[in-house]
Amino acid sequence: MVSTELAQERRYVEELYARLDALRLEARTALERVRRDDVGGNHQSRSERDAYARLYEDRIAQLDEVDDRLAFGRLELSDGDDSDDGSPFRYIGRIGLRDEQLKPILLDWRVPQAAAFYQATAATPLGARARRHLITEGRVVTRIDDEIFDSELLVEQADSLQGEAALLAALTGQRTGRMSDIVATIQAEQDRIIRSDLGGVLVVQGGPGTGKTAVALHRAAYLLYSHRERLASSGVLVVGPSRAFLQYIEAVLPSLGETGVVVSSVGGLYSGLEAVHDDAPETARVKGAAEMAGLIKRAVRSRQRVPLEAIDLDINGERLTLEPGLIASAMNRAWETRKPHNEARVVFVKSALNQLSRLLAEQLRSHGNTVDDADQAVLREDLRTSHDVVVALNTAWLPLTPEKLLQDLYARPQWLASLTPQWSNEKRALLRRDRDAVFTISDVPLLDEAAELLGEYNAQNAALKREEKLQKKRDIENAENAIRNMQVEGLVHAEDLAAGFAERSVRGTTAEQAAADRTWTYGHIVVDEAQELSPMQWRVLARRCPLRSFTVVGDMAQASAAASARSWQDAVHPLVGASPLGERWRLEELTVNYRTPAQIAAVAEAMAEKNQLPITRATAVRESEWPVSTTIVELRPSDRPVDPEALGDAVITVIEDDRDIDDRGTVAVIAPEATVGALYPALSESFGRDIGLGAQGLNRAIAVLTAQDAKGLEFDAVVVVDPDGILAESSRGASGLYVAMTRPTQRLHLVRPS
Ligand SMILES: Nc1ncnc2c1ncn2[C@@H]1O[C@H](COP(=O)(O)OP(=O)(O)OP(=O)(O)O)[C@@H](O)[C@H]1O
Repeated sequence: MVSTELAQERRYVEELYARLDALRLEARTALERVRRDDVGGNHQSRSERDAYARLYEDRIAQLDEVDDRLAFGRLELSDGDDSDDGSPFRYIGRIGLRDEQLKPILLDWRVPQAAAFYQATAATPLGARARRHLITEGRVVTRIDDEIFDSELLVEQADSLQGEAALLAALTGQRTGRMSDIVATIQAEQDRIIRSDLGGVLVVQGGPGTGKTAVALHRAAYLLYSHRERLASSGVLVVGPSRAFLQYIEAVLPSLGETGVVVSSVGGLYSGLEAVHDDAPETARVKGAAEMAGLIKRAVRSRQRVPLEAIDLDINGERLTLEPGLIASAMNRAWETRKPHNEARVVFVKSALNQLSRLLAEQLRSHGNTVDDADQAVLREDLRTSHDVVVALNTAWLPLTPEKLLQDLYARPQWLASLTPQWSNEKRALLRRDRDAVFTISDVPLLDEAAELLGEYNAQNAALKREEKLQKKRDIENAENAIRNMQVEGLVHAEDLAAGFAERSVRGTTAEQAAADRTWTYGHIVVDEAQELSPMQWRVLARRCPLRSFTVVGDMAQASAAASARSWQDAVHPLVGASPLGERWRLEELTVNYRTPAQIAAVAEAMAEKNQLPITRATAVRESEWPVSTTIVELRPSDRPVDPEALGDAVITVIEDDRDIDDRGTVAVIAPEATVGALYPALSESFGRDIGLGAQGLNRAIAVLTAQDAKGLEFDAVVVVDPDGILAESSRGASGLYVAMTRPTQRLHLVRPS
């Protein structure tokens, strides 16, 4: 028997879905009409039609994405706080909906009026009398869960979790290998961070499983919604540690109705390259240090060289002497422009050729020839194409690509030595590599730094880019015309139109343009697992957001990268300089662990403390019914150092036992780097297509990973293989093992060689 209240909510939610379906149908019909309409052949009308079509496509995609859990809450307002229409109820959902009379029937979770749904407590009810969570299956409300803000409950309720039943249902649910949004159960401490101001650098520190990733992504969606005018045209960049991680989070923003965000791994921050492997820690530490910026600068500068002696040139049989002073003065002219190397080189060459042609003319005159203006132009051309002149000017100022600069730096020890007189030979040797070695994750910021100092290699490219920018401006004007002609009231939000629509012209969305352009500057950047970033990586991000509007989330205790900082003050230095906390950057903490059951968190924390890892303790919201299991594998002397195959059988048994408990959940096998490669074939013999290595494993029931790969991810069960091996291989103490042990949502198994 369904209670009257539940029946009422069912009816209300049915109406919301009916409205959603109607809007979807309207958008589909409008899209078909636009596609059918013959708009003629000129550029402007095509651009307009494409812009319309794209707008409707986006709208349809957005309406499709929000189908699941369209509405999840209701606020009952106190007397005197009624909504404009006199009703005491406000329904909260993934998007805002209005009925045919344009009366709001569902509030987008991001509007200010919805904040009370997340933040109200009995102590500070924020104008609400009660909060109701609507728990749905498909489109049907199956349960309602009420919290009454009654003054008598004040003491007990002030600190309690909101919507506890809904929250626990979300937390104990099986994991799929993809993160889902938490919009229905955002907690008050998380909501305050999500809705924090756009400006400045916001650092969010929290232990494992405290929802940092979830909060960062919801904040991106919130900021895009609330600051659409500013962010729609400049875009938001989300940076994560690895491809596997990006795959893990990829569904969250679309499910929140945001598709225009650029998502990149740290290895993908230099356009045209997706570095997936990193150097050994000692090399990564050298490459990541801030002093590399000075080295790259010196390397570029050393490619601008005044010759020590005069050079004899042969210009079509005429001998001419090129004095070092001429080169020096042309260089000064080029430096005065303050342009990057390749762009300033154009000025250098022009100035050198001008001076040389004057010299040549004088010399010819002194030999009794007449040289008029027309002859002067011919002389200039002769000089420009003369082999000797080309060699002399290139030797003085060579055009360079970032790739070539870095390859030379690594492959020419003498040149490196001349640029690093203070370095030891051992330190220099860490950078030594062949020219054809692939670039690593640590090379990415160096390439970007070099690109910044070198500028466009090819003058034509620079002109092309300028033309593209002009074309974009024209496209925006066209799209604005389309906006003026549009009659789609009620179908599309005015904010979407005003800011988002203009950019979605034939040249691609803001996100597509931003991702393809190294010099693009974003309106906001979200950095996840930010504790891992090196000073050089921070410099790349600082260049991408000159306004310094950042959300930086991470956990210092989980830092494992050799070049990463030891404190947030040091980490954000490249963004805010020496500004003290509270001036240009602020710090928030998350204190509740939503992922790991208490007994697993306790074991992980005890291990961290035993190994002097400074951790931020968080309160786990739940227990699980399974204690941490430990399997000891007796090794024969011949199996040492640990032979992965000797561990294989034990790991297989542990996985099989775990699958007996839950054969549909996700399992991660986390092992030392040296073990993973050998362990995987043994496991895949037993589990076949159910098992995958690295990022591929996220699509399978069982993933085999290193602690590094597992950063930021979570699984129903985790098997940590050879914990001491993981401990030993990390350059930052116990952080890798701490990451591994804090990935499970239900069960942790340790397999230890004896
Ligand atoms: N308010 C919430 N409601 C429901 N689930 C939540 C909530 N907050 C966090 N979670 C869930 O808790 C888990 C951990 O969250 P998340 O991955 O964001 O933590 P994290 O702090 O980034 O962890 P780590 O530092 O280990 O990467 C996720 O499954 C997330 O969906």
